[in-house]
Amino acid sequence: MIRAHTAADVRTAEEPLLAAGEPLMDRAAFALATHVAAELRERGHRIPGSVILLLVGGGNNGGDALFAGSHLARRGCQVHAAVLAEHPHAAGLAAARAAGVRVHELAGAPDLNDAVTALARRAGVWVDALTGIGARAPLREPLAGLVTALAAERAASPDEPVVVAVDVPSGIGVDDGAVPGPVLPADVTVTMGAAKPGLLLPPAAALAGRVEVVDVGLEGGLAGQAPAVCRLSATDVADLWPLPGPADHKYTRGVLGVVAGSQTYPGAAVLAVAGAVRTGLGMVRYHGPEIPTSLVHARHPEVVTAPGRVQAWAIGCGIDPDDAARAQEMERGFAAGLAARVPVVLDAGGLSLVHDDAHADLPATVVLTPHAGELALLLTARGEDTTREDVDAAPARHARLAAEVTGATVLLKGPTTVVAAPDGPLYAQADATPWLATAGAGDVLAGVLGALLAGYGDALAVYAEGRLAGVPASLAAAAAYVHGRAARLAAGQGTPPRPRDVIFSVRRASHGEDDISRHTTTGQGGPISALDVAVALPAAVAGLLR
Ligand SMILES: NC(=O)C1=CN([C@@H]2O[C@H](COP(=O)(O)OP(=O)(O)OC[C@H]3O[C@@H](n4cnc5c(N)ncnc54)[C@H](O)[C@@H]3O)[C@@H](O)[C@H]2O)[C@@H](O)CC1
Ligand SMILES: Nc1ncnc2c1ncn2[C@@H]1O[C@H](COP(=O)(O)OP(=O)(O)O)[C@@H](O)[C@H]1O
Ligand SMILES: [K+]
Repeated sequence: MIRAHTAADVRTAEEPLLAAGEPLMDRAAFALATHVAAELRERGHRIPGSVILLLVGGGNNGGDALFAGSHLARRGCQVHAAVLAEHPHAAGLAAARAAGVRVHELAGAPDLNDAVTALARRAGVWVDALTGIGARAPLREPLAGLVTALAAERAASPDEPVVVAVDVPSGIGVDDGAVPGPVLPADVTVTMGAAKPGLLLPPAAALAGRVEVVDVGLEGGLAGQAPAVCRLSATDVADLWPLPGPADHKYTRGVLGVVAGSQTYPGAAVLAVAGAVRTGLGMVRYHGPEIPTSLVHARHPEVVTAPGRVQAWAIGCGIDPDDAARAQEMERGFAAGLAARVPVVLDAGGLSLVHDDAHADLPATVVLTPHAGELALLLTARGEDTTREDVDAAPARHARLAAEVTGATVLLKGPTTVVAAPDGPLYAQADATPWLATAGAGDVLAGVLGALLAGYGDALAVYAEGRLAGVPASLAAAAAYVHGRAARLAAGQGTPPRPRDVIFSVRRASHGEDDISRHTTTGQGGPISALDVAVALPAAVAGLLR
Protein backbone atom coordinates (compact mmCIF):
# COMPACT_ATOMS: atom_id res chain seq x y z
CA MET A 1 0.00 0.00 0.00
CA ILE A 2 1.17 3.49 -0.73
CA ARG A 3 0.43 5.78 2.18
CA ALA A 4 0.53 9.51 1.54
CA HIS A 5 1.09 11.94 4.39
CA THR A 6 0.30 15.64 4.57
CA ALA A 7 3.03 18.27 4.61
CA ALA A 8 2.27 18.93 8.29
CA ASP A 9 2.69 15.26 9.21
CA VAL A 10 5.97 15.05 7.32
CA ARG A 11 7.26 18.11 9.16
CA THR A 12 6.20 16.65 12.51
CA ALA A 13 8.06 13.45 11.69
CA GLU A 14 11.12 15.39 10.52
CA GLU A 15 11.42 17.62 13.58
CA PRO A 16 12.97 15.21 16.08
CA LEU A 17 15.31 13.83 13.43
CA LEU A 18 16.53 17.26 12.43
CA ALA A 19 16.95 18.18 16.09
CA ALA A 20 19.08 15.06 16.52
CA GLY A 21 21.23 16.15 13.59
CA GLU A 22 20.13 13.42 11.19
CA PRO A 23 21.36 14.33 7.69
CA LEU A 24 17.94 14.23 6.02
CA MET A 25 18.84 16.60 3.22
CA ASP A 26 22.03 14.68 2.43
CA ARG A 27 19.99 11.49 2.05
CA ALA A 28 17.36 13.25 -0.04
CA ALA A 29 19.97 14.84 -2.29
CA PHE A 30 21.98 11.65 -2.74
CA ALA A 31 18.86 9.70 -3.73
CA LEU A 32 17.76 12.51 -6.05
CA ALA A 33 21.14 12.44 -7.81
CA THR A 34 20.94 8.65 -8.11
CA HIS A 35 17.51 8.91 -9.72
CA VAL A 36 18.63 11.55 -12.18
CA ALA A 37 21.57 9.33 -13.15
CA ALA A 38 19.21 6.36 -13.54
CA GLU A 39 16.96 8.38 -15.85
CA LEU A 40 19.96 9.27 -17.99
CA ARG A 41 21.12 5.66 -18.15
CA GLU A 42 17.62 4.45 -18.96
CA ARG A 43 17.55 6.75 -21.96
CA GLY A 44 20.91 5.49 -23.15
CA HIS A 45 22.91 8.61 -22.18
CA ARG A 46 26.35 8.54 -20.65
CA ILE A 47 26.46 10.28 -17.28
CA PRO A 48 29.71 12.22 -17.80
CA GLY A 49 29.01 15.10 -20.14
CA SER A 50 25.22 15.08 -19.73
CA VAL A 51 23.79 18.56 -19.32
CA ILE A 52 21.45 19.09 -16.38
CA LEU A 53 19.51 22.20 -15.40
CA LEU A 54 18.48 22.76 -11.80
CA LEU A 55 15.54 25.14 -11.28
CA VAL A 56 16.29 26.34 -7.77
CA GLY A 57 13.79 28.11 -5.50
CA GLY A 58 14.49 29.72 -2.15
CA GLY A 59 13.70 26.89 0.26
CA ASN A 60 15.00 23.48 1.23
CA ASN A 61 13.47 22.06 -1.94
CA GLY A 62 16.03 24.11 -3.85
CA GLY A 63 18.63 22.93 -1.29
CA ASP A 64 17.94 19.30 -2.21
CA ALA A 65 18.61 20.10 -5.86
CA LEU A 66 21.81 22.06 -5.18
CA PHE A 67 23.33 19.20 -3.16
CA ALA A 68 22.15 16.66 -5.75
CA GLY A 69 23.70 18.86 -8.45
CA SER A 70 27.02 18.78 -6.64
CA HIS A 71 26.96 14.94 -6.67
CA LEU A 72 26.13 14.93 -10.38
CA ALA A 73 28.83 17.49 -11.19
CA ARG A 74 31.34 15.26 -9.40
CA ARG A 75 30.22 12.39 -11.62
CA GLY A 76 31.12 14.48 -14.68
CA CYS A 77 27.77 16.02 -15.57
CA GLN A 78 27.65 19.59 -16.78
CA VAL A 79 25.26 21.03 -14.19
CA HIS A 80 23.70 24.49 -14.43
CA ALA A 81 21.70 25.97 -11.57
CA ALA A 82 19.16 28.67 -12.44
CA VAL A 83 18.81 30.25 -9.01
CA LEU A 84 15.49 32.06 -8.87
CA ALA A 85 15.46 33.31 -5.28
CA GLU A 86 17.42 36.11 -3.60
CA HIS A 87 18.44 33.83 -0.73
CA PRO A 88 18.84 30.26 -1.88
CA HIS A 89 19.91 27.48 0.49
CA ALA A 90 23.36 28.77 1.49
CA ALA A 91 25.12 25.49 2.25
CA GLY A 92 23.63 23.92 -0.88
CA LEU A 93 24.86 26.80 -3.01
CA ALA A 94 28.35 26.59 -1.54
CA ALA A 95 28.49 22.82 -2.12
CA ALA A 96 27.27 23.23 -5.68
CA ARG A 97 29.86 25.90 -6.46
CA ALA A 98 32.63 23.85 -4.88
CA ALA A 99 31.69 20.87 -7.07
CA GLY A 100 31.74 22.92 -10.26
CA VAL A 101 28.04 23.57 -10.78
CA ARG A 102 27.62 26.69 -12.93
CA VAL A 103 25.42 29.01 -10.92
CA HIS A 104 23.23 31.58 -12.71
CA GLU A 105 21.78 34.04 -10.22
CA LEU A 106 18.60 35.12 -11.95
CA ALA A 107 16.37 36.39 -9.14
CA GLY A 108 14.91 39.70 -10.34
CA ALA A 109 16.45 39.37 -13.82
CA PRO A 110 14.37 41.39 -16.30
CA ASP A 111 14.65 38.70 -19.02
CA LEU A 112 14.14 35.81 -16.66
CA ASN A 113 12.06 33.57 -18.93
CA ASP A 114 14.40 33.99 -21.89
CA ALA A 115 17.50 33.40 -19.78
CA VAL A 116 16.17 30.20 -18.21
CA THR A 117 14.68 28.92 -21.47
CA ALA A 118 18.06 29.36 -23.18
CA LEU A 119 19.71 27.24 -20.45
CA ALA A 120 16.87 24.72 -20.63
CA ARG A 121 17.29 24.21 -24.38
CA ARG A 122 20.78 22.83 -23.83
CA ALA A 123 19.85 20.47 -21.00
CA GLY A 124 18.61 16.89 -21.28
CA VAL A 125 17.30 16.86 -17.71
CA TRP A 126 15.41 19.63 -15.89
CA VAL A 127 15.21 19.33 -12.14
CA ASP A 128 12.18 21.18 -10.77
CA ALA A 129 13.13 22.38 -7.28
CA LEU A 130 11.25 25.67 -7.21
CA THR A 131 8.96 24.79 -4.32
CA GLY A 132 8.16 21.72 -2.20
CA ILE A 133 6.01 21.10 0.85
CA GLY A 134 6.73 24.55 2.26
CA ALA A 135 4.81 26.38 -0.47
CA ARG A 136 1.15 27.16 -0.95
CA ALA A 137 -0.16 26.72 -4.47
CA PRO A 138 -0.49 28.42 -6.91
CA LEU A 139 3.03 29.56 -7.77
CA ARG A 140 3.46 33.33 -7.54
CA GLU A 141 5.04 35.45 -10.26
CA PRO A 142 7.63 35.41 -11.63
CA LEU A 143 7.77 31.61 -11.10
CA ALA A 144 4.27 31.09 -12.51
CA GLY A 145 5.22 32.78 -15.79
CA LEU A 146 8.53 30.93 -15.91
CA VAL A 147 6.85 27.56 -15.48
CA THR A 148 4.36 28.42 -18.23
CA ALA A 149 7.24 29.31 -20.56
CA LEU A 150 9.17 26.14 -19.70
CA ALA A 151 6.12 23.92 -20.20
CA ALA A 152 5.62 25.44 -23.66
CA GLU A 153 9.33 25.03 -24.45
CA ARG A 154 9.24 21.40 -23.40
CA ALA A 155 6.15 20.61 -25.44
CA ALA A 156 7.76 22.25 -28.49
CA SER A 157 11.21 20.66 -28.23
CA PRO A 158 11.83 17.66 -30.50
CA ASP A 159 14.01 15.85 -27.92
CA GLU A 160 11.78 16.33 -24.95
CA PRO A 161 13.94 16.78 -21.87
CA VAL A 162 13.35 14.56 -18.84
CA VAL A 163 11.69 16.54 -16.06
CA VAL A 164 12.45 15.34 -12.54
CA ALA A 165 10.38 17.02 -9.84
CA VAL A 166 11.86 17.24 -6.36
CA ASP A 167 9.37 16.11 -3.69
CA VAL A 168 6.37 17.42 -5.70
CA PRO A 169 5.91 19.18 -9.04
CA SER A 170 6.15 22.83 -7.96
CA GLY A 171 2.75 24.51 -7.88
CA ILE A 172 0.47 21.53 -7.09
CA GLY A 173 -1.73 21.48 -4.01
CA VAL A 174 0.51 19.24 -1.90
CA ASP A 175 -2.28 18.12 0.45
CA ASP A 176 -5.35 18.25 -1.79
CA GLY A 177 -4.14 17.47 -5.32
CA ALA A 178 -5.43 20.78 -6.69
CA VAL A 179 -3.83 22.43 -9.73
CA PRO A 180 -4.74 26.07 -9.21
CA GLY A 181 -2.04 27.50 -11.51
CA PRO A 182 0.76 26.55 -13.89
CA VAL A 183 2.79 23.40 -13.17
CA LEU A 184 5.63 21.86 -15.17
CA PRO A 185 4.55 18.26 -15.81
CA ALA A 186 7.17 15.79 -14.54
CA ASP A 187 8.28 12.44 -15.89
CA VAL A 188 9.41 11.37 -12.45
CA THR A 189 8.79 12.82 -9.02
CA VAL A 190 11.39 11.90 -6.40
CA THR A 191 9.56 12.42 -3.13
CA MET A 192 11.15 12.48 0.30
CA GLY A 193 10.15 10.33 3.28
CA ALA A 194 6.64 9.44 2.10
CA ALA A 195 4.29 10.08 -0.80
CA LYS A 196 2.26 13.29 -0.51
CA PRO A 197 -1.52 13.35 -1.10
CA GLY A 198 -1.17 15.52 -4.21
CA LEU A 199 0.97 12.80 -5.83
CA LEU A 200 -1.94 10.33 -5.65
CA LEU A 201 -4.99 12.57 -6.01
CA PRO A 202 -6.42 13.90 -9.26
CA PRO A 203 -5.93 16.24 -10.99
CA ALA A 204 -2.36 16.92 -9.68
CA ALA A 205 -1.31 13.25 -9.73
CA ALA A 206 -1.39 13.29 -13.52
CA LEU A 207 1.42 15.88 -13.48
CA ALA A 208 3.74 13.90 -11.21
CA GLY A 209 4.72 11.11 -13.63
CA ARG A 210 6.21 8.06 -11.95
CA VAL A 211 6.55 8.58 -8.21
CA GLU A 212 9.66 7.33 -6.46
CA VAL A 213 9.58 7.43 -2.66
CA VAL A 214 12.96 7.99 -1.00
CA ASP A 215 13.58 6.51 2.42
CA VAL A 216 15.16 9.36 4.40
CA GLY A 217 14.41 7.79 7.78
CA LEU A 218 10.94 9.17 8.46
CA GLU A 219 9.15 5.81 8.51
CA GLY A 220 9.27 5.46 12.30
CA GLY A 221 7.96 8.97 12.82
CA LEU A 222 5.19 8.54 10.29
CA ALA A 223 4.12 5.10 11.49
CA GLY A 224 2.10 6.70 14.28
CA GLN A 225 0.31 9.09 11.92
CA ALA A 226 -2.78 8.08 9.99
CA PRO A 227 -2.15 8.49 6.26
CA ALA A 228 -4.26 11.08 4.47
CA VAL A 229 -4.52 9.10 1.24
CA CYS A 230 -3.89 5.41 0.51
CA ARG A 231 -3.52 3.43 -2.69
CA LEU A 232 -4.06 -0.33 -2.55
CA SER A 233 -1.74 -2.64 -4.45
CA ALA A 234 -2.35 -6.22 -5.56
CA THR A 235 -1.12 -7.62 -2.24
CA ASP A 236 -3.47 -5.42 -0.21
CA VAL A 237 -6.45 -6.40 -2.34
CA ALA A 238 -5.51 -10.09 -2.11
CA ASP A 239 -5.37 -9.73 1.69
CA LEU A 240 -8.89 -8.24 1.68
CA TRP A 241 -10.35 -10.80 -0.71
CA PRO A 242 -12.94 -13.16 0.84
CA LEU A 243 -11.70 -16.66 -0.02
CA PRO A 244 -14.12 -19.59 0.07
CA GLY A 245 -13.10 -22.34 2.50
CA PRO A 246 -13.92 -26.05 2.36
CA ALA A 247 -16.85 -25.62 4.78
CA ASP A 248 -18.43 -22.78 2.83
CA HIS A 249 -21.74 -23.02 1.02
CA LYS A 250 -23.56 -20.53 -1.16
CA TYR A 251 -25.22 -18.75 1.76
CA THR A 252 -22.00 -18.31 3.73
CA ARG A 253 -20.21 -17.01 0.64
CA GLY A 254 -22.71 -14.15 0.44
CA VAL A 255 -25.91 -13.39 -1.41
CA LEU A 256 -26.37 -10.11 -3.29
CA GLY A 257 -29.75 -8.57 -4.02
CA VAL A 258 -29.68 -6.67 -7.33
CA VAL A 259 -32.24 -4.05 -8.34
CA ALA A 260 -30.95 -2.91 -11.74
CA GLY A 261 -32.11 -2.43 -15.31
CA SER A 262 -35.45 -1.43 -16.76
CA GLN A 263 -37.39 -1.65 -20.02
CA THR A 264 -35.42 1.39 -21.20
CA TYR A 265 -31.99 0.21 -20.01
CA PRO A 266 -32.20 -3.59 -19.82
CA GLY A 267 -28.49 -4.14 -20.50
CA ALA A 268 -27.51 -2.54 -17.20
CA ALA A 269 -29.13 -5.47 -15.38
CA VAL A 270 -27.06 -7.96 -17.36
CA LEU A 271 -23.85 -6.02 -16.76
CA ALA A 272 -24.35 -5.49 -13.02
CA VAL A 273 -25.20 -9.16 -12.56
CA ALA A 274 -22.24 -10.20 -14.74
CA GLY A 275 -19.94 -8.04 -12.57
CA ALA A 276 -21.23 -9.68 -9.40
CA VAL A 277 -21.30 -13.30 -10.59
CA ARG A 278 -17.83 -13.13 -12.11
CA THR A 279 -16.34 -11.48 -9.02
CA GLY A 280 -17.45 -14.57 -7.12
CA LEU A 281 -20.15 -14.88 -4.48
CA GLY A 282 -22.72 -17.40 -3.28
CA MET A 283 -25.77 -16.20 -5.18
CA VAL A 284 -27.41 -13.25 -6.91
CA ARG A 285 -31.08 -12.55 -6.27
CA TYR A 286 -32.28 -10.37 -9.12
CA HIS A 287 -35.36 -8.14 -8.76
CA GLY A 288 -36.84 -6.74 -11.96
CA PRO A 289 -39.62 -6.92 -14.51
CA GLU A 290 -39.94 -9.48 -17.29
CA ILE A 291 -37.66 -7.81 -19.80
CA PRO A 292 -34.38 -7.46 -17.99
CA THR A 293 -35.09 -10.71 -16.15
CA SER A 294 -35.27 -12.80 -19.33
CA LEU A 295 -32.07 -11.18 -20.60
CA VAL A 296 -30.31 -11.76 -17.29
CA HIS A 297 -31.39 -15.41 -17.33
CA ALA A 298 -30.29 -15.88 -20.92
CA ARG A 299 -26.76 -14.95 -19.91
CA HIS A 300 -26.77 -16.07 -16.26
CA PRO A 301 -29.08 -19.02 -15.66
CA GLU A 302 -27.70 -19.30 -12.11
CA VAL A 303 -29.44 -16.08 -11.03
CA VAL A 304 -32.37 -16.50 -8.64
CA THR A 305 -35.45 -14.29 -8.79
CA ALA A 306 -37.17 -15.52 -5.64
CA PRO A 307 -36.99 -12.96 -2.83
CA GLY A 308 -35.06 -13.93 0.29
CA ARG A 309 -32.29 -12.99 2.66
CA VAL A 310 -29.26 -11.17 1.25
CA GLN A 311 -25.97 -9.97 2.72
CA ALA A 312 -25.78 -6.88 0.48
CA TRP A 313 -27.69 -4.92 -2.13
CA ALA A 314 -26.70 -3.28 -5.41
CA ILE A 315 -29.37 -0.82 -6.48
CA GLY A 316 -29.96 1.59 -9.33
CA CYS A 317 -27.90 0.74 -12.46
CA GLY A 318 -30.01 1.43 -15.55
CA ILE A 319 -32.99 2.74 -13.63
CA ASP A 320 -34.61 6.10 -14.29
CA PRO A 321 -35.94 7.38 -10.98
CA ASP A 322 -38.98 8.75 -12.88
CA ASP A 323 -39.97 5.16 -13.67
CA ALA A 324 -42.42 4.89 -10.75
CA ALA A 325 -42.55 1.10 -10.55
CA ARG A 326 -38.76 0.69 -10.62
CA ALA A 327 -38.29 3.61 -8.21
CA GLN A 328 -40.56 1.82 -5.75
CA GLU A 329 -38.51 -1.36 -6.05
CA MET A 330 -35.32 0.60 -5.43
CA GLU A 331 -36.86 2.12 -2.32
CA ARG A 332 -38.00 -1.28 -1.07
CA GLY A 333 -34.52 -2.74 -1.54
CA PHE A 334 -32.86 0.23 0.13
CA ALA A 335 -35.26 0.13 3.11
CA ALA A 336 -34.72 -3.62 3.45
CA GLY A 337 -30.94 -3.13 3.36
CA LEU A 338 -31.01 -0.40 5.98
CA ALA A 339 -33.37 -2.37 8.23
CA ALA A 340 -31.19 -5.48 8.02
CA ARG A 341 -28.06 -3.30 8.42
CA VAL A 342 -26.42 -4.91 5.42
CA PRO A 343 -24.27 -2.98 2.92
CA VAL A 344 -26.04 -1.22 0.05
CA VAL A 345 -24.41 0.02 -3.18
CA LEU A 346 -26.36 2.90 -4.73
CA ASP A 347 -25.42 3.53 -8.35
CA ALA A 348 -26.85 5.70 -11.17
CA GLY A 349 -30.63 6.06 -10.62
CA GLY A 350 -30.23 4.66 -7.10
CA LEU A 351 -28.37 7.81 -6.10
CA SER A 352 -31.67 9.69 -6.27
CA LEU A 353 -32.66 7.80 -3.11
CA VAL A 354 -30.31 10.05 -1.15
CA HIS A 355 -31.08 13.31 -2.96
CA ASP A 356 -33.35 14.45 -0.15
CA ASP A 357 -32.22 14.41 3.44
CA ALA A 358 -34.75 11.81 4.57
CA HIS A 359 -31.63 9.64 4.86
CA ALA A 360 -29.42 12.15 6.63
CA ASP A 361 -27.20 9.93 8.67
CA LEU A 362 -26.50 6.81 6.63
CA PRO A 363 -24.12 4.14 7.86
CA ALA A 364 -20.76 3.95 6.05
CA THR A 365 -21.85 0.50 4.77
CA VAL A 366 -23.97 2.39 2.24
CA VAL A 367 -21.63 3.03 -0.70
CA LEU A 368 -22.58 5.66 -3.29
CA THR A 369 -20.88 5.21 -6.69
CA PRO A 370 -21.41 8.43 -8.69
CA HIS A 371 -19.37 9.78 -11.57
CA ALA A 372 -18.53 13.51 -11.44
CA GLY A 373 -21.83 14.64 -12.99
CA GLU A 374 -23.89 12.50 -10.63
CA LEU A 375 -21.91 13.72 -7.63
CA ALA A 376 -22.55 17.35 -8.62
CA LEU A 377 -26.31 16.63 -8.85
CA LEU A 378 -26.30 14.87 -5.49
CA LEU A 379 -24.42 17.65 -3.70
CA THR A 380 -26.61 20.33 -5.29
CA ALA A 381 -29.74 18.44 -4.23
CA ARG A 382 -28.32 18.35 -0.69
CA GLY A 383 -27.81 22.12 -0.62
CA GLU A 384 -24.17 22.34 -1.74
CA ASP A 385 -24.34 24.05 -5.14
CA THR A 386 -21.81 22.17 -7.25
CA THR A 387 -21.09 21.77 -10.95
CA ARG A 388 -19.41 18.87 -12.71
CA GLU A 389 -16.43 21.18 -13.36
CA ASP A 390 -16.14 21.85 -9.61
CA VAL A 391 -15.96 18.11 -8.97
CA ASP A 392 -13.38 17.57 -11.72
CA ALA A 393 -11.20 20.35 -10.29
CA ALA A 394 -11.28 18.88 -6.76
CA PRO A 395 -12.55 15.29 -6.82
CA ALA A 396 -11.27 14.32 -3.37
CA ARG A 397 -12.75 17.38 -1.65
CA HIS A 398 -16.18 16.79 -3.19
CA ALA A 399 -16.17 13.05 -2.51
CA ARG A 400 -15.35 13.80 1.14
CA LEU A 401 -18.04 16.46 1.29
CA ALA A 402 -20.67 14.02 -0.01
CA ALA A 403 -19.55 11.46 2.56
CA GLU A 404 -19.88 14.04 5.33
CA VAL A 405 -23.28 15.24 4.14
CA THR A 406 -24.76 11.73 3.83
CA GLY A 407 -22.72 9.63 6.27
CA ALA A 408 -22.22 7.11 3.45
CA THR A 409 -19.00 5.96 1.80
CA VAL A 410 -18.53 7.61 -1.61
CA LEU A 411 -16.71 6.00 -4.54
CA LEU A 412 -16.24 8.73 -7.14
CA LYS A 413 -15.59 7.26 -10.60
CA GLY A 414 -13.20 8.77 -13.11
CA PRO A 415 -9.72 8.21 -14.57
CA THR A 416 -8.60 7.92 -10.94
CA THR A 417 -11.26 6.50 -8.64
CA VAL A 418 -11.44 8.32 -5.31
CA VAL A 419 -13.09 6.73 -2.27
CA ALA A 420 -14.05 8.82 0.75
CA ALA A 421 -15.74 7.89 4.00
CA PRO A 422 -16.89 10.54 6.50
CA ASP A 423 -13.59 9.93 8.30
CA GLY A 424 -10.48 7.84 7.79
CA PRO A 425 -8.12 8.01 4.84
CA LEU A 426 -9.11 8.67 1.26
CA TYR A 427 -8.26 6.04 -1.33
CA ALA A 428 -7.08 6.99 -4.81
CA GLN A 429 -6.94 4.04 -7.25
CA ALA A 430 -5.44 4.55 -10.70
CA ASP A 431 -5.37 0.94 -11.87
CA ALA A 432 -7.52 1.14 -14.98
CA THR A 433 -7.04 2.18 -18.58
CA PRO A 434 -8.78 4.90 -20.56
CA TRP A 435 -10.29 2.04 -22.62
CA LEU A 436 -12.57 1.55 -19.61
CA ALA A 437 -14.37 4.83 -20.33
CA THR A 438 -17.21 3.05 -22.10
CA ALA A 439 -20.94 2.71 -21.52
CA GLY A 440 -21.90 0.12 -18.93
CA ALA A 441 -18.48 -0.08 -17.26
CA GLY A 442 -19.99 1.52 -14.16
CA ASP A 443 -22.73 -1.12 -14.01
CA VAL A 444 -20.07 -3.83 -13.91
CA LEU A 445 -18.31 -1.99 -11.07
CA ALA A 446 -21.53 -1.83 -9.04
CA GLY A 447 -21.79 -5.62 -9.37
CA VAL A 448 -18.14 -6.15 -8.38
CA LEU A 449 -18.52 -3.98 -5.29
CA GLY A 450 -21.85 -5.57 -4.35
CA ALA A 451 -20.33 -9.05 -4.55
CA LEU A 452 -17.32 -8.05 -2.49
CA LEU A 453 -19.49 -6.49 0.22
CA ALA A 454 -21.78 -9.54 0.22
CA GLY A 455 -18.68 -11.71 0.59
CA TYR A 456 -17.97 -10.06 3.92
CA GLY A 457 -21.41 -11.32 4.91
CA ASP A 458 -22.70 -10.67 8.36
CA ALA A 459 -19.38 -9.25 9.52
CA LEU A 460 -20.33 -6.00 7.80
CA ALA A 461 -23.99 -6.32 8.84
CA VAL A 462 -22.96 -5.57 12.39
CA TYR A 463 -20.63 -2.82 11.30
CA ALA A 464 -20.85 0.05 13.71
CA GLU A 465 -18.00 2.37 14.55
CA GLY A 466 -15.65 -0.17 16.02
CA ARG A 467 -13.32 -2.75 14.64
CA LEU A 468 -14.59 -2.67 11.08
CA ALA A 469 -14.60 1.12 10.72
CA GLY A 470 -13.02 1.95 7.40
CA VAL A 471 -13.62 -1.50 5.93
CA PRO A 472 -16.35 -0.40 3.47
CA ALA A 473 -13.99 2.25 2.06
CA SER A 474 -11.14 -0.21 1.66
CA LEU A 475 -13.49 -2.72 -0.01
CA ALA A 476 -14.70 0.00 -2.38
CA ALA A 477 -11.07 0.74 -3.25
CA ALA A 478 -10.46 -3.00 -3.73
CA ALA A 479 -13.44 -3.20 -6.10
CA ALA A 480 -12.05 -0.30 -8.14
CA TYR A 481 -8.67 -2.06 -8.25
CA VAL A 482 -10.10 -5.35 -9.53
CA HIS A 483 -12.39 -3.57 -12.01
CA GLY A 484 -9.38 -1.65 -13.35
CA ARG A 485 -7.22 -4.78 -13.46
CA ALA A 486 -9.93 -6.65 -15.39
CA ALA A 487 -10.18 -3.76 -17.84
CA ARG A 488 -6.43 -3.83 -18.45
CA LEU A 489 -6.48 -7.60 -18.95
CA ALA A 490 -9.42 -7.30 -21.35
CA ALA A 491 -7.62 -4.55 -23.26
CA GLY A 492 -4.44 -6.63 -23.47
CA GLN A 493 -2.40 -4.29 -21.31
CA GLY A 494 -1.22 -6.65 -18.58
CA THR A 495 -1.52 -5.89 -14.90
CA PRO A 496 -1.64 -2.43 -13.33
CA PRO A 497 1.59 -0.63 -12.53
CA ARG A 498 2.79 -2.03 -9.22
CA PRO A 499 2.89 0.63 -6.53
CA ARG A 500 5.55 0.03 -3.94
CA ASP A 501 5.87 1.50 -0.47
CA VAL A 502 9.52 2.30 -0.82
CA ILE A 503 10.50 2.11 -4.41
CA PHE A 504 14.03 3.05 -3.84
CA SER A 505 16.00 3.33 -0.65
CA VAL A 506 19.17 5.20 0.08
CA ARG A 507 20.60 2.25 1.91
CA ARG A 508 20.13 -0.05 -1.04
CA ALA A 509 21.62 2.54 -3.36
CA SER A 510 24.77 2.85 -1.33
CA HIS A 511 25.21 -0.93 -1.49
CA GLY A 512 24.69 -0.80 -5.19
CA GLU A 513 21.57 -2.98 -5.07
CA ASP A 514 19.47 -0.95 -7.39
CA ASP A 515 15.96 -2.27 -6.87
CA ILE A 516 14.04 -0.30 -9.43
CA SER A 517 11.72 -2.66 -11.23
CA ARG A 518 9.63 -1.49 -14.11
CA HIS A 519 5.89 -1.44 -14.52
CA THR A 520 4.17 -4.42 -16.03
CA THR A 521 2.57 -2.89 -19.05
CA THR A 522 2.09 -4.33 -22.47
CA GLY A 523 1.66 -1.55 -25.00
CA GLN A 524 -1.41 0.52 -25.56
CA GLY A 525 -3.89 -2.35 -25.62
CA GLY A 526 -7.10 -2.15 -27.59
CA PRO A 527 -10.78 -1.34 -27.23
CA ILE A 528 -13.05 -3.20 -24.82
CA SER A 529 -16.75 -3.35 -24.06
CA ALA A 530 -18.22 -3.33 -20.57
CA LEU A 531 -19.05 -7.02 -20.98
CA ASP A 532 -15.41 -7.75 -21.84
CA VAL A 533 -14.46 -6.25 -18.48
CA ALA A 534 -16.91 -8.54 -16.68
CA VAL A 535 -15.62 -11.54 -18.61
CA ALA A 536 -12.04 -10.74 -17.56
CA LEU A 537 -12.92 -10.54 -13.85
CA PRO A 538 -12.23 -14.20 -12.88
CA ALA A 539 -8.75 -14.03 -14.43
CA ALA A 540 -8.13 -10.66 -12.78
CA VAL A 541 -9.03 -12.12 -9.37
CA ALA A 542 -7.07 -15.32 -9.97
CA GLY A 543 -3.98 -13.33 -10.96
CA LEU A 544 -4.30 -11.35 -7.78
CA LEU A 545 -4.57 -14.39 -5.51
CA ARG A 546 -1.66 -16.27 -7.08
N1 LIG B 1 13.46 19.91 6.51
C1 LIG B 1 14.45 19.23 5.91
O1 LIG B 1 15.57 19.21 6.31
C2 LIG B 1 14.16 18.50 4.71
C3 LIG B 1 13.44 19.12 3.69
N2 LIG B 1 13.38 18.57 2.50
C4 LIG B 1 13.00 19.40 1.35
O2 LIG B 1 12.58 20.66 1.77
C5 LIG B 1 11.33 20.98 1.19
C6 LIG B 1 10.60 21.92 2.08
O3 LIG B 1 11.41 23.05 2.24
P1 LIG B 1 10.93 24.46 2.75
O4 LIG B 1 10.15 24.30 3.96
O5 LIG B 1 12.12 25.33 2.80
O6 LIG B 1 9.94 24.97 1.66
P2 LIG B 1 9.98 24.95 0.06
O7 LIG B 1 11.34 24.80 -0.44
O8 LIG B 1 8.96 23.98 -0.34
O9 LIG B 1 9.39 26.36 -0.30
C7 LIG B 1 9.84 27.55 0.27
C8 LIG B 1 10.25 28.55 -0.80
O10 LIG B 1 9.21 28.73 -1.74
C9 LIG B 1 8.79 30.10 -1.78
N3 LIG B 1 7.35 30.07 -1.98
C10 LIG B 1 6.38 29.67 -1.10
N4 LIG B 1 5.17 29.71 -1.67
C11 LIG B 1 5.35 30.15 -2.94
C12 LIG B 1 4.46 30.41 -4.03
N5 LIG B 1 3.15 30.23 -3.93
N6 LIG B 1 4.97 30.85 -5.20
C13 LIG B 1 6.31 31.03 -5.33
N7 LIG B 1 7.20 30.81 -4.32
C14 LIG B 1 6.73 30.37 -3.14
C15 LIG B 1 9.22 30.67 -0.47
O11 LIG B 1 9.43 32.06 -0.59
C16 LIG B 1 10.53 29.91 -0.22
O12 LIG B 1 11.58 30.46 -0.97
C17 LIG B 1 10.68 19.67 0.95
O13 LIG B 1 9.69 19.74 -0.05
C18 LIG B 1 11.86 18.81 0.56
O14 LIG B 1 12.15 18.96 -0.81
C19 LIG B 1 14.19 17.39 2.22
O15 LIG B 1 15.45 17.84 1.96
C20 LIG B 1 14.22 16.45 3.38
C21 LIG B 1 14.75 17.15 4.58
N1 LIG C 1 -10.19 7.96 -18.55
C1 LIG C 1 -10.47 6.90 -17.78
N2 LIG C 1 -9.48 6.06 -17.40
C2 LIG C 1 -9.74 4.98 -16.65
N3 LIG C 1 -10.99 4.66 -16.19
C3 LIG C 1 -12.00 5.47 -16.52
C4 LIG C 1 -11.80 6.63 -17.32
N4 LIG C 1 -13.00 7.25 -17.46
C5 LIG C 1 -13.91 6.50 -16.81
N5 LIG C 1 -13.32 5.43 -16.22
C6 LIG C 1 -13.99 4.38 -15.43
O1 LIG C 1 -15.01 3.80 -16.26
C7 LIG C 1 -16.18 3.54 -15.50
C8 LIG C 1 -17.34 4.34 -16.12
O2 LIG C 1 -18.45 4.26 -15.31
P1 LIG C 1 -19.76 5.16 -15.53
O3 LIG C 1 -19.37 6.56 -15.79
O4 LIG C 1 -20.68 4.88 -14.41
O5 LIG C 1 -20.35 4.55 -16.88
P2 LIG C 1 -21.77 3.86 -17.13
O6 LIG C 1 -22.76 4.67 -16.37
O7 LIG C 1 -21.97 3.93 -18.62
O8 LIG C 1 -21.67 2.47 -16.64
C9 LIG C 1 -15.84 3.92 -14.07
O9 LIG C 1 -15.39 2.79 -13.37
C10 LIG C 1 -14.71 4.93 -14.23
O10 LIG C 1 -13.87 5.01 -13.09
K1 LIG D 1 9.52 20.82 -6.58
